[in-house]
Amino acid sequence: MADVSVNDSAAERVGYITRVQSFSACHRLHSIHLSDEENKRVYGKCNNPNGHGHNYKGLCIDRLTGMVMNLTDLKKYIEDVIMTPLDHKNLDKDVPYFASVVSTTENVAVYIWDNMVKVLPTNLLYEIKIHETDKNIVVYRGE
Ligand SMILES: Nc1nc2c(c(=O)[nH]1)N=C([C@H](O)[C@H](O)COP(=O)(O)OP(=O)(O)OP(=O)(O)O)CN2
Ligand SMILES: [Zn+2]
Repeated sequence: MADVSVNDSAAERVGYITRVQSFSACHRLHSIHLSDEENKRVYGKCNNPNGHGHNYKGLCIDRLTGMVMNLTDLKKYIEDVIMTPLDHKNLDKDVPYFASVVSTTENVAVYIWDNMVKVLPTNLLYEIKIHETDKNIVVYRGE
């Protein structure tokens, strides 16, 4: 019988799985810690009082260390963490977290990271990547 060395063991390998999830939301870049003039200067057109919308594309990337994460389970977690609270919402008005935190894509990534780590098995989440537009892409790795 062939000897299976430790290096051939699946437990020694590290891979990554990605699940892509699109969601639509509107927002306005506006900090409650700045004056109206400062907000206008810092955020420019994105400070428009009536806001603007995006079709965000979120990528949830999990680190696999020999343990199989069922993508169907990941889909359910993403539904709970991204789709239910964020999809077709006004981020600033519908999501309590963004009442005091400016809804930049960086902060949306932090929000998703913080809530995904609560539901995923320990140390599995590697990266949250969000395409706000085709050109604006944010990566957050929990640091
Ligand atoms: N650091 C950040 N800067 C900006 C953010 C952000 O989340 N983090 N967000 C915005 C706006 O929300 C805005 O909608 C993006 O605007 P813009 O760059 O103009 O979008 P496009 O990619 O569509 O731009 P074009 O180059 O005109 O195609 C701004 N800054
Ligand atoms: Zn925007």
